[in-house]
Amino acid sequence: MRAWDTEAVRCALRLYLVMGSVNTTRDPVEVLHQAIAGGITMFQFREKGTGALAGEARVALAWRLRKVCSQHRVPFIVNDDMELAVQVEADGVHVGQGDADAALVRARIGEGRMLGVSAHSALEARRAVQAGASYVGVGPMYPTRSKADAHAVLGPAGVAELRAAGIAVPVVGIGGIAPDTAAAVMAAGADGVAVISAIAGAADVRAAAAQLAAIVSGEQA
Ligand SMILES: Cc1ncc(COP(=O)(O)OP(=O)(O)O)c(N)n1
Ligand SMILES: Cc1nc(C(=O)O)sc1CCOP(=O)(O)O
Ligand SMILES: [Mg+2]
Repeated sequence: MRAWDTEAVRCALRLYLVMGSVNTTRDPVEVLHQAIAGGITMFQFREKGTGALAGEARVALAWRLRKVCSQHRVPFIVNDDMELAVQVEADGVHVGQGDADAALVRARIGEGRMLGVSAHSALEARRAVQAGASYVGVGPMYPTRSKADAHAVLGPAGVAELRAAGIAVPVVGIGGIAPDTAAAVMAAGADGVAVISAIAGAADVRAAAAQLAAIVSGEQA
């Protein structure tokens, strides 16, 4: 299990696909292959919402997606479920303010994995870092239809607030991000953008990932 130092985490956050079976009408494994070909730098398995898989079917999909990420050396993160993350040898876990306590998750997954924590303020971000977070996810940047219980829209100012408060850990913006808004999230101080529908819902997944990859790397306006 490779250790995830700050700069490795920062690089991984660049273009972060978050997806579960409910976020696409296609085979999630094929969507992940296409997204990797387009240039995503990290993947999060987020199997939740109406129609989400459960039990053995959920674990089986997690393993299938985990193996694709391993083949391409793309970090694989499990959302919410630290036991599933350990079971499928994930590179990390992401938890929100309403999930398991970040310090407990850090203790369970060990120091060799990434721990992502959602934050909606500098105070929450500071507490997350103190609990052992490798990165913080800040959102929603814009209105989103992919998370029914999303907090009030923060906008890129939510990222700028953390940086102004001296939060230096890797930060990824999430929520409603699309090609016409990704640059603003980066300009506000994010190390990357996390998306569901802009890639998983695209007609051409590979092209959508490639376009966002070019934007976050500064190669395309
Ligand atoms: C990278 C990233 N940032 C934020 C979230 C949201 O996590 P959470 O607040 O726990 O909400 P759910 O995704 O669990 O509905 C995330 N998953 N990933
Ligand atoms: C998973 C998630 N977390 C959010 C947060 O605000 O913490 S918004 C969100 C959904 C992101 O999906 P899309 O890119 O389709 O808007
Ligand atoms: Mg959660």
